[in-house]
Amino acid sequence: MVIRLTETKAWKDLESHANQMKSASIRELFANEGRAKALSVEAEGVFADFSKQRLNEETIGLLVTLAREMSVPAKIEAMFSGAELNPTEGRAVLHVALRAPSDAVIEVDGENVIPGVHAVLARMRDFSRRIRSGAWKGHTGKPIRNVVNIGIGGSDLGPVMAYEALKHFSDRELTFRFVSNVDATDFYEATYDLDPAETLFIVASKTFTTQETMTNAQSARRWLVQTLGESAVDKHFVALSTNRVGVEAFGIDPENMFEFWDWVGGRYSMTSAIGLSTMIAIGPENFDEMLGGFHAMDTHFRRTPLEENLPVLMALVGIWNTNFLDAKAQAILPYEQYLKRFPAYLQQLVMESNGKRVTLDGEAVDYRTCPVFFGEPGTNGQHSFYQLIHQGTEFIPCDFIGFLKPTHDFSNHHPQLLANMLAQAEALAFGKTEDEVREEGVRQWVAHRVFEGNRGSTTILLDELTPAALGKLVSLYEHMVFVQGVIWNIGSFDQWGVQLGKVLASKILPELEGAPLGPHDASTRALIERFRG
Ligand SMILES: O=P(O)(O)OC[C@H]1O[C@](O)(CO)[C@@H](O)[C@@H]1O
Repeated sequence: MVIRLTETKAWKDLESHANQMKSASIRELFANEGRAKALSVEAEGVFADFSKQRLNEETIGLLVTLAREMSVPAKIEAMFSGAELNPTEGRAVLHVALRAPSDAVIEVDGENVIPGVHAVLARMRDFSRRIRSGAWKGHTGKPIRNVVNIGIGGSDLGPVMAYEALKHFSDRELTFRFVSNVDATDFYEATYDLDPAETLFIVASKTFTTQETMTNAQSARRWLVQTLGESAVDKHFVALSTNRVGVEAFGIDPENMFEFWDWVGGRYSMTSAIGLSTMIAIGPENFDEMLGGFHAMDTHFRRTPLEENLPVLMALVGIWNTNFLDAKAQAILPYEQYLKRFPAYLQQLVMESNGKRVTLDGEAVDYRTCPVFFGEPGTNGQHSFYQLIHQGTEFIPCDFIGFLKPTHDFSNHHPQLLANMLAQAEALAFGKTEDEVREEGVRQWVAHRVFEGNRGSTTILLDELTPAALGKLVSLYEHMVFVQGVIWNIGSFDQWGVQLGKVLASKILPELEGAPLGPHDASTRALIERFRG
């Protein structure tokens, strides 16, 4: 039986509750001193304080009931059991299997996938060690010094985010570059100063058909071959893919292919073979620690009651802000420079997953789904868009992410960084009233100096940015996305919304190169003609 979200009892209860809470103020809610403790949860070393959100314990109770009514516990179990949770593509959703221990058993169509996962990991470890030690020689006998990952979407954003996040753990003797855009500038800038004889290209593509990646990979091949000759390809190209036939057709030796499977979604693939560049950068031991972090949060998610389940609570607070307090966007604000690509990574993870307007049954939803995710590392964001977050007309819930220990401990930088983070969350929640402005002696432009406050945020604190911590953080958001998709009853694991543009681009491409124009609207036709000159 199809459960309609807006017809559940919990949804209706939340609507009435929201009517009261819309007029509640976070200042008043804090009259309850126990609130900070009661609305904070710690799991696997990740501490999350939800007390600065505009909600109370009753809100959480109602949201948890909603999660139960929408069968979240059963869906969690279904995911870990290899059920077909991606029905529009006929696939299981098993990124959790990529970081499960070797003695785990997770079956897809009656076959345990874990031995295959660990066999690929073993090959990745061996290959990474050979690159890092210099044992793997390029075509001319020189060791590899440069690694260029070619991929886009999930085949780029996870690797580049993880490389930047864990740079402190990476082999600084090696240079890492990431090419994604079909704009030739991306390829040029990544390669113009590299020696082909010392360069390894990793072609990362689940399908091995993505236009941008194939174009960049062909350019990389020409770049290499024009200096070293055709026979150099074997020593300078490896592929990460599910498509063996496509890899062979490109001319990459299947021996140099690291496999993954169709039950790994592109945006959930950074712990699959797609993580090869990460493993080469930080070494197999650190990569294993990262997998351990993922697995710890996966296990917490699977085993913990909803009330204390961190990914579930993150998801529910997001639902509360989006569906009951009308938030249309959410800011991701890491106070950690190494997480500078984390907002970009989350943009794909969250919006490609839950940016959907029909339910799994194909009916238009009658509620809001995924908000716009965006962000910048602190404190840069403060000097950019925080003005709108504090005083604009939109309510933008924020996730502040900080680490207690700095990676680099120079003078008083870290206390300054964290002071800024805590201050922003405090200012958003409590604001500054007109009276408070006047008490400071201000007589002019008073209204401009007022902060209405009551703008909710979550503060997430971890001890230190280690590979394990990164794994926990990413897993936390992956499962948050999953729970929200279950509650909204949408297909979080397909991405039909990217298809139409791809198809139209393939029709326009020959037209830009001179083929007769097909049927287009007057605007597109005129723009094509302008390009053709
Ligand atoms: O790894 P592939 O198959 O090249 O796909 C790249 C990306 O393209 C998409 O299919 C659409 O943007 C993403 O989901 C995926 O991460």
